[in-house]
Amino acid sequence: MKSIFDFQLISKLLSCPKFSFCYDALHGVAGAYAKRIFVEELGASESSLLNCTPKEDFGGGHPDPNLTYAKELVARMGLGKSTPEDEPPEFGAAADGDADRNMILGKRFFVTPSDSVAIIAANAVEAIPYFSGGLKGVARSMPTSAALDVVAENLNLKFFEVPTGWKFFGNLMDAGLCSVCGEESFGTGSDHIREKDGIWAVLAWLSILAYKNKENFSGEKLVTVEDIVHQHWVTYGRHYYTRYDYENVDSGAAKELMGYLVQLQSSLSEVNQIVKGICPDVSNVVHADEFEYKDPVDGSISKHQGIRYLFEDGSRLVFRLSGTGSEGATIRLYIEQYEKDPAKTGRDSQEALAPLVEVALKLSKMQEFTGRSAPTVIT
Ligand SMILES: O=P(O)(O)OC[C@H]1O[C@H](O)[C@H](O)[C@@H](O)[C@@H]1O
Repeated sequence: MKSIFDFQLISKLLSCPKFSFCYDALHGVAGAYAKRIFVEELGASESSLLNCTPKEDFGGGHPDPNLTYAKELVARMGLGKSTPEDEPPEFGAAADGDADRNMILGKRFFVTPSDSVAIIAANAVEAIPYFSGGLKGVARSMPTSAALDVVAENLNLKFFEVPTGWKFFGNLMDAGLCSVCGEESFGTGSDHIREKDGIWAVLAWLSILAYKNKENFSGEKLVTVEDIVHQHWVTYGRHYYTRYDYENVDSGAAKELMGYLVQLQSSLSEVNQIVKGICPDVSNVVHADEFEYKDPVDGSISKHQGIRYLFEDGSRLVFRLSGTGSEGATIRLYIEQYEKDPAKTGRDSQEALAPLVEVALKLSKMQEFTGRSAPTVIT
């Protein structure tokens, strides 16, 4: 890590009185690394660490770094239902049980994993010494938002869209085609190893914060996580994004829903008629398919990697069956809308996406097939 990041600059940030940090290892293995790296090497205070003693049962919690399960951190960052007693820290992060995934938060602010990888890629060359010679390429999984695509296009970087599953990134990194990659499922990584790395992602964000505040440590106000994300949206546009998970759905019903959506794809005019009937303001579906990937390294072909409906204005609906759900089937619905106008990038995400959500649920007949009127988890 010392050879990848500028530890001196990160230490300056961590010792700045205006900066505060909270890291939640959710009692997973990240705790051991957090103590050594954030506290002993970089000088963060011991009180920055939350749940950093690894426990065999994760202290009875579910070590998943998201807004639902990282409850203590979410509350401390001012994103919970009640207002915290103390002013929330400037920067917060969490890891999962084996520390390969991460969640990034600002004060009262959630950074989507899709935005996180795009922002790391956009700032990597300037803020992270390991990348100072340039990026070999960037990659995202198919359901991850297209925020990274816009960065790649603007910075003229090689770009890859791969199926869900880290092995596809591994192939690209082994072949020297990719430096930074990420997934909507909270995995982010680089080619320093061929896995996702939750500690690396936090150091990458600390590096960006330190770089942006380099000339500003003694200034009135530090550049915050929220400032960095808002500035990114102004430069590249914003991909409003949400994921609906329907867990433990009857497997037969889930298959039928997916079959129905594939069959519907044979007639775009019929799809558009249905879409306009649900919400006349939503733009036209211009392409619909099942995602298929030919690996550029070993030539292997992966079929049936998720059902996509692509809209004229860059919006997308993606339906996938989870490969990791434990009971019945888990249907994941990913909803995304691109907004280029800087004046419109600051809206509430669920509110901005409401028309598209309605289209997704009615078009797929979600309730009819699954019997569910609401998803189990919304991210
Ligand atoms: O299939 P899902 O439940 O959506 O899970 C998808 C995730 O599964 C594993 O954790 C893989 O390591 C990840 O790379 C992938 O994103």
